[in-house]
Amino acid sequence: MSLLNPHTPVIDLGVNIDHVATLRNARGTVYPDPIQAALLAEEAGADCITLHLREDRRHIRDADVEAIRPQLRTRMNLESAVTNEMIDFACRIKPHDVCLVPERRNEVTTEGGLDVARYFAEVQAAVRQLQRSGIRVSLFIDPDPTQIRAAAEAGAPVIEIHTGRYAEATTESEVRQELERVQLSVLDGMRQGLKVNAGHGLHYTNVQAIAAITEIQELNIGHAIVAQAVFIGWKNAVKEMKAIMTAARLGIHKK
Ligand SMILES: CC(=O)[C@@H](O)[C@H](O)COP(=O)(O)O
Ligand SMILES: NCC(=O)COP(=O)(O)O
Repeated sequence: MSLLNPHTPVIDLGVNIDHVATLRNARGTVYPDPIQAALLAEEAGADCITLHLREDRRHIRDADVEAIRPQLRTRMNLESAVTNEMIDFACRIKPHDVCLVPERRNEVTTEGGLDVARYFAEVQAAVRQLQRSGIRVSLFIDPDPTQIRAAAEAGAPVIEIHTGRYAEATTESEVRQELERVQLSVLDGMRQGLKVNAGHGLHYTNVQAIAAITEIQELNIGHAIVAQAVFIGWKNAVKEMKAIMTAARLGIHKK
């Protein structure tokens, strides 16, 4: 990545639009429109649009994914559970990337990473099926050496490190410890030849230390951007997040 070319992003931002759909679905209206959110996020500097078609369709719906796919100018990163229904859907839609994630109906949000080591055969079959459709596959995993090794063995070229525990850490030592786990995992993934992304629970005041890890290529961030948009507008919220990430990567310490 060259710092000489101002158009080359130093770290990519994938804007997750799930919770735009959450807001829409709360009232059964047609607004706010996730498609409009995706297109405006691209205009504001998003390098990719991430969306999670959950099995319970609590936010993004099939029709959203179908409508957004041909309109994107960047990349679509579709988050998907490892089920036949979802993998077949993804193979039909053909997003650029599919990120395989664990899913539990009763969870408020994705509580941990995919247990690739335990469900190795199912994950490997899903990776192969998606790859046959020309889709790049990412595995959303905890910062854990066992999972990283299993992800590489399953044939996925990309991993996304789940940063939820880092984001939820409350004491200084806990934050330091969780950050260290992420840092070590990123290096581990790199050594195994994987593209390493990260995300979950990142917001405007905790993203800096993660964005500063030079080997991370992309951060996927959603809930915090939707929340900030309430106060400063959607495009400004995307721009602000991207600026914070870029500054952190370049070592510029903002007051
Ligand atoms: C897998 C993941 O981390 C994203 O899908 C994101 O968290 C979206 O929000 P929900 O977990 O609330 O669906
Ligand atoms: N994969 C993580 C993601 O897409 C965004 O998670 P969050 O920022 O909504 O917690």
